[in-house]
Amino acid sequence: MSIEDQTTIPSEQFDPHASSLNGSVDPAVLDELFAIRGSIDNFDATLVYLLAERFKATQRVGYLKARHQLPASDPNREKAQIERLRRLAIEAHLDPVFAEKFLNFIISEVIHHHQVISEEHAQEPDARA
Ligand SMILES: O=C(O)C(=O)C[C@]1(C(=O)O)C=C[C@@H](O)C=C1
Repeated sequence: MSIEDQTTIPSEQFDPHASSLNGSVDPAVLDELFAIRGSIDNFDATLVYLLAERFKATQRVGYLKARHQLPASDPNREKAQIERLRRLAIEAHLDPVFAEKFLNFIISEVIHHHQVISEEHAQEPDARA
């Protein structure tokens, strides 16, 4: 099933106050927790949209690479990206080890997508087009 086929969950079904702590914690503490979680929910939504845009861009790279029979991965590019991201993470007070793991996780998914696109392209009758 492709990402596009999956049923979209209406955002109204999301309960921002869902918690295992309800009833067991001082309501004032819970209010403060929910206020902070409001920001976390906004960040998470932004991350999803950012990742979707990044994958749109890498999908274009995947089709370009498949059309021109280029390898799915580019280790020198990845090395430069990881070095840059580690520097940015340090500047931003984010754990550089986490930043590197996160980028590697995304890139490995992108490489998998590239390989799928390349296999599909190779099966097309006019693969040299
Ligand atoms: O820039 C590319 O060549 C890509 O395929 C994109 C990307 C990435 O996700 O940033 C993915 C795989 C490559 O090894 C390097 C970078």
